[in-house]
Amino acid sequence: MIEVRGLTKQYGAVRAVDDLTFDVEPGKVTGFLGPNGAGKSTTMRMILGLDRPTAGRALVGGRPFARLAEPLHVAGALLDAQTVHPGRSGRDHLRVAARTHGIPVRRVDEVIDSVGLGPAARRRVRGYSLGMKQRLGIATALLGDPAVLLFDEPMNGLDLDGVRWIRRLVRDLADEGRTVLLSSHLMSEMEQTADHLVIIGAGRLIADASMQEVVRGEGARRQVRVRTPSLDQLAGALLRLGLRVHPTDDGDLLVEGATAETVGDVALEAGVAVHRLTEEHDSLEQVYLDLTGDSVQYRVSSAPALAGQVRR
Ligand SMILES: Nc1ncnc2c1ncn2[C@@H]1O[C@H](COP(=O)(O)OP(=O)(O)OP(=O)(O)O)[C@@H](O)[C@H]1O
Repeated sequence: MIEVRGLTKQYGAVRAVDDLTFDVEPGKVTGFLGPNGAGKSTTMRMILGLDRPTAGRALVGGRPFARLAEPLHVAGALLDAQTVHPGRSGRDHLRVAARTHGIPVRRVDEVIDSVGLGPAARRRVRGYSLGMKQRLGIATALLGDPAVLLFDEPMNGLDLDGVRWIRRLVRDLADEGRTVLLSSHLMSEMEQTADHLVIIGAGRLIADASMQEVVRGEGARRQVRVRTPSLDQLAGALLRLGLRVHPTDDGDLLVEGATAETVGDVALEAGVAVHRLTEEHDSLEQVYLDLTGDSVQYRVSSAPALAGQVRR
């Protein structure tokens, strides 16, 4: 579990993180989203004790990370895959990390296997692709078998196979009961992977809610697509109920803000045949753009009681 309370970071005139409060719970993949410069990396660095907060605190497993006796056993992180010594092999990098943290060296070969680094592990990091460096960074994070994992843009530089591998990995880690905080700019990936979302903008909390609540919750736009041979008749019946309808180029009717149930019932009452009836929701990408767009009036939620809400 990660607990963030009133976390704030001021860099000169820039307030990079502004009174953030949220929890990252075990057994879930929590997506951490925000536009460039929103403060995600700064928040992760403060959680890991790499930056000192100007105010507030972050606890990992109930304690500040910097005060943990065996930090790699509690939390593992991939922040910047480029920071590995280029002259060492991946395997040596992991062996050094294992030795300095009291982790048995046999664990090194286990994590090499689990991230699929295989024979490349014996080559110098200098020759690694970005994707291989990402795998090595993830191997380092997993080394201490920690209950908490933070991954900052782990899909960067990975090919489709790599992206699918990360998706499975974070799912498995969460299913094992671990706490997983994952930042990514790939909205479609996030939509498939995360169970919960923490969205920030300009250092402030915009949403702290389940994926369902964000994309399908109150305030989310939804519409029903209906196909009928009696389009005018159904449109008329829906309009009489005060619903907004739009015909599409391919001959369907879009009904705004309605459920499939309502549209089906209206069609039945009007004696109109229905050949297709589908509820459509905004994609995470659309919701995210709405939430973080310049026009959005950011409203700050610092009280834990407001968790589970999406501020639109
Ligand atoms: N060491 C620093 N000194 C001064 N300003 C900093 C420092 N680190 C970050 N900032 C500023 O703090 C703000 C938040 O940056 P941060 O890197 O945390 O955002 P981010 O959400 O991770 O962005 P990105 O998605 O681009 O990685 C930005 O305005 C950035 O310029």
